[in-house]
Amino acid sequence: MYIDALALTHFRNFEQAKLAPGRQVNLFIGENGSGKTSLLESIYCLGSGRSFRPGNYKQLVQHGNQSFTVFAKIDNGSGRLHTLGFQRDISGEVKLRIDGETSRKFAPMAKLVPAQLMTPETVELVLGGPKVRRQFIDWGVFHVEHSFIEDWTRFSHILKQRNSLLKRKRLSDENVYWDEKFASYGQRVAEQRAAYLTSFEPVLVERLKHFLPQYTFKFQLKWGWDSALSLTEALKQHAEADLRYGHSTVGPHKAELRILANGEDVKNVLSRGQLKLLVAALKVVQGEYLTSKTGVQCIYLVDDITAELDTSSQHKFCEALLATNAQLFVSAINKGELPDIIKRADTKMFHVEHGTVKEL
Ligand SMILES: Nc1ncnc2c1ncn2[C@@H]1O[C@H](COP(=O)(O)OP(=O)(O)OP(=O)(O)O)[C@@H](O)[C@H]1O
Repeated sequence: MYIDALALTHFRNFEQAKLAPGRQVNLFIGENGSGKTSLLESIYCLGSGRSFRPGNYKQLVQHGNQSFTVFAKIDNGSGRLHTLGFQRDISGEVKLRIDGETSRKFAPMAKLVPAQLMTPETVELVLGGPKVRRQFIDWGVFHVEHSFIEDWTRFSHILKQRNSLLKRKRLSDENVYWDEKFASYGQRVAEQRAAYLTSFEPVLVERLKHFLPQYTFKFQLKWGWDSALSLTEALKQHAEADLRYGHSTVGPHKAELRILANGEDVKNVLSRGQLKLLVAALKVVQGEYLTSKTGVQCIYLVDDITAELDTSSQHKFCEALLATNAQLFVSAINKGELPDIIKRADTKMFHVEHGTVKEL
């Protein structure tokens, strides 16, 4: 998909901003604090409904205002045009419009804007806790099979209900009801993740040989319980522990994706720069895989390519990004710091300064 127009109102330090991105590389150039990351963040919001930065949604609203709006015109890649409007006010109320119609759910908008984000913090994908890696897998499953979001959302709701019952530390008929639901939706979530990884892993392992040829990678999905058992059986086995701890000790919310290089956890084998390259490669290849499965192109939002990557890694990463033919949004303090390969004849350059953005 491509974003052909983007307009922001009262978003971070932007009072009003409008731009018409190109369909290949778009560079946001500006000094610290000018608003480059905020532009990437506004696009990310369309695909995920939230920011990638810490803090809450209120901080997205420009100081002194009540709400922000992000508006975009997009082409889904096969010539179908859509208009998207995302508004959120400081009380948390969200208004979504797709093609002029109000949407109560966020998923229809997320489906239209598959965005892969790379920032200096994305290295948390390998250094952080299991939640980040579950999100990585879930992004892939959702964009290949949209119905996944229904099972995932139902499961998250059931998990909350079941945990609040377990907190009471006594059993009733209600527990039986929620256990059945938990087992049924939890099993579905886990199976969809496993099916995705079974098909994605060989592609990923093969592509990683190009990025980090000195290592052999392996990806292991732990389901969140002993996957030789059904979740119903696992719940029975852990019933006592669940009651004792007052929460669900097994289930897909405990899943973990282990990433191994030459048989060991990548964290213990790769240098920080290599981990950064690995994470960048994971994102690029996940986008390529999406396109190979569905024909849909994702967009890539890249904040600060140069952070901790050496020249050869930057080149490899940019080369791979460009080879996807996807629409790229890249931020940098100055043009000179970017690898030459990304400054092509069709690259669109935007100067960002004090909450304004101007095409150069
Ligand atoms: N809600 C808000 N209202 C007004 N200004 C804000 C708000 N939130 C953040 N800002 C300001 O917006 C500015 C732009 O921040 P942003 O992170 O987008 O800059 P940047 O160009 O990416 O900077 P850097 O190069 O340092 O990463 C900052 O000066 C920040 O203080």
